[in-house]
Amino acid sequence: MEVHGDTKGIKKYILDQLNAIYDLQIPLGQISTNEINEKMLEITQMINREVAVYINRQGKVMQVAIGDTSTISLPEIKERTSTLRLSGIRCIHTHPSGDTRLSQPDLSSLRRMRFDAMVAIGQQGSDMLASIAFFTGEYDEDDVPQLQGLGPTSLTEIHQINLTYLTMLIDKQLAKHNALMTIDDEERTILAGIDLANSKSTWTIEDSLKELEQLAETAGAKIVATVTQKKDRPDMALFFGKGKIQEISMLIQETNANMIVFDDELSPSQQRNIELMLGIKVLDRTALILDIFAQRARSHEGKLQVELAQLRYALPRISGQGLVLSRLGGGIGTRGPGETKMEVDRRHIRSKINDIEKQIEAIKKQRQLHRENRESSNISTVALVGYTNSGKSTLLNALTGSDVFAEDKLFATLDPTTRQVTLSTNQKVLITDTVGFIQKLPHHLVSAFRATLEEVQSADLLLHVIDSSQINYKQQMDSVVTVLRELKTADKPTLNVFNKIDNLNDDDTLKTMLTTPDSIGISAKQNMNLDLLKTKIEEYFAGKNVNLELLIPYDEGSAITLLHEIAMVQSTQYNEAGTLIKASVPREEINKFKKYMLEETTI
Ligand SMILES: Nc1nc2c(ncn2[C@@H]2O[C@H](COP(=O)(O)OP(=O)(O)OP(=O)(O)O)[C@@H](O)[C@H]2O)c(=O)[nH]1
Ligand SMILES: [Mg+2]
Repeated sequence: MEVHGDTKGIKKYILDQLNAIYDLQIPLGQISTNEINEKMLEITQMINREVAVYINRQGKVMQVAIGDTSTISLPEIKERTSTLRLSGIRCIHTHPSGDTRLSQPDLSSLRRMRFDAMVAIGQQGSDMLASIAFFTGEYDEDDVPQLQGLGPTSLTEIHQINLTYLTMLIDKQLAKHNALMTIDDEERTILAGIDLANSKSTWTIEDSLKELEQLAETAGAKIVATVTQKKDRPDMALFFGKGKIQEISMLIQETNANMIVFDDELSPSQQRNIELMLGIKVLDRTALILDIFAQRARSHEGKLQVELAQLRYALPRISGQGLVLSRLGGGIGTRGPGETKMEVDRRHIRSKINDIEKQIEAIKKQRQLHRENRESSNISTVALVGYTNSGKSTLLNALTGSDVFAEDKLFATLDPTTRQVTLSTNQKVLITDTVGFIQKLPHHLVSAFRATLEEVQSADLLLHVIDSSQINYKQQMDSVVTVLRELKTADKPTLNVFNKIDNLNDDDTLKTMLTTPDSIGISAKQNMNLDLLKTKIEEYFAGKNVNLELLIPYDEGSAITLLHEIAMVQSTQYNEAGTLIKASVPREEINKFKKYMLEETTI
C-alpha cells in the first residue's frame, strides 16, 4: 500500500503513520471511526495539508492520500456509462482550517466520483466536527442529481448515520429515476439457511434450501448464491452470527445481489437489523410465499385472504426505519413527516385489516349456507390434500374430466374447487381440490387457507396426494400431517394416494410406499389405477369393507400383492411366522384371505 497524492517533502515517519491507516477496519455501515479521524486530524496538524481516506462498503480503507480531493483518481471506481449507481466508496477528508463546511470542489468531486458520501472533518479546539453531503437520488428539472448535506455538527452525530441504509435508499431512488432508460428489475437473490444443531425437522437443510430456491424462482427471483450457517440457535438480533453477516455483505458486493431470502421466519427486529447491516431487501420464507400467493390469488375471497395475511405480516414490521434519516431532515424515501407517517400507515393498516376481516366473515357465512345445502343433499365429500405440486389438481381433472389449472409450479392452486364425480356404482361424490401445503408454514399463514381449511374440516374422506417421485416424499408427508394437525383434521379417515408412479422405475420403492396404511399407487397424468382409486373411495362410502388381521407366510407374497390391489392396508409388521397385516378388505373378497386370518379376528 502506498500513500497517494503529493507526498513530496513529507517525512517518512508521517508516511508510515498514514500507511498504518490501511490496516484499520471500519464497522459495517458506520461512516468512519474516531480512531481513523483522530489519526487523520493529528497528521493534518503536523503537515498542514488535507488528508483523505477512501473507504468501501465493507469498511475497508481503499486509499489514503494527501492533498486536494478534487484531483483524486481512484482506480477502484470504474467509469460508469450509466448514471445509475453510487460508486460504493466514500471519501473522508480533513480541512486543515478547522472549518468543515464542504467546499465547491468537494461537492463537484462528490458528483464526479459518485461517492456514497463526502465528509469533511476538522478540529476546533478539542471538538472534532464534520459535515457530510450525499446524493438524494432525486433530479432537478435540468436532470441534475440533487445533493443534500448535514453539518457542521459533531463527529459523533455523523457516526450515528447508517450509511448502508442510506446508500440503499439512494440507489433505489436513482434506479427509479432511471427506470425508463434501463430495465433493471431483476431480483438477484441470495438464499440463506440455518442448520440448527438440534432441529426437530425431518428435513435436511439441503432439501429445504432446494425448495426455497423453487419458491424464489416461482416468485420471479434469480438465485446468485446460497449461504448456510451451522448454529445451536438463531441469534436474537441478527438470526445469523455477525461474522456471517459480514461475509454476506462481501458476497453482495461480488454478486451484485439486491435481495436476500432466509429459509425461516425472521422476527421483525431481525429483519430490520439485517436490512440495516446489508442494505438490501431482506425477506423470509413467509414473505416469499405471500408474494407467490399474491400473484396467484384469483377469487375475490382468495385475494382478500392473501391481502389480510400480508397486512398482518407487515404490521409489526413497519417501525423504526427512517429514524436516522428523519434526523437528517428528510429527503430520500422519507417524504412526509417521518414517524408520523408511519403511525398513520399503521392505523391505516389496522382499519384495513378490520375491514377485510368483516368481508371474509360475510363470505364465510355464504359458504356455510352452500355447504349446508350440500350436506342436506347427502352427497359424500372428498377433499384432496397434499404437498404443493403433488398433483392434486391433475387428479381432480383426471377423476372428473374437468380442466382446473395445474402446472409444474409451487402453489398453482390457491382457491378450492369442487367438482362432482360419478363412481362405478353410479354413486356421486363431491371432490374438492385445495391449496397445497408446504413445510415451515407459519401459523398465521395457515389461517390464510381458511376456505381450504373449512373444506378439509367438513370432508368425509381425505385423499392425501403424495408425489412419489420425490426422494423426500416421506418428509413431505410428515409436513402435510403437521399442517393437518394444525387444522385439527389429522384424525379424518385418509387414503394415501401415491401419485406419479409413472415416474418411478423402482418397484421396491413403490412396495415400501404401499406398506403405508390405506394406500394406493396411481398416476393422475397417465391415468394409472384411477378406477381402482374410485373403487376404494366407493368402498369407503359403501362401508363394504371389513377390517382383517392377517398373517401371511413369507413364501406367499402374492397374497400381499393381491391385498394391496384390492384392499386398504393399514399396517404391516414382519415377525418370525410371516407378515402381519391389518387391512380393510371388501366383504366379497374375504374368502381369498380366510386361511390367513388370525383366530381373534371377528367378522
Ligand atoms: N409424471 C407425472 N406428473 C404428474 C402427475 N400428476 C401430476 N403431474 C404433474 O405435476 C405437476 C403439478 O401438478 P398439479 O396438479 O398442479 O399439482 P397440485 O398438487 O395441484 O399443485 P399445487 O396446486 O401447486 O399445490 C404438473 O406439472 C403435473 O403435470 C403424474 O401422475 N405423473
Ligand atoms: Mg393445484
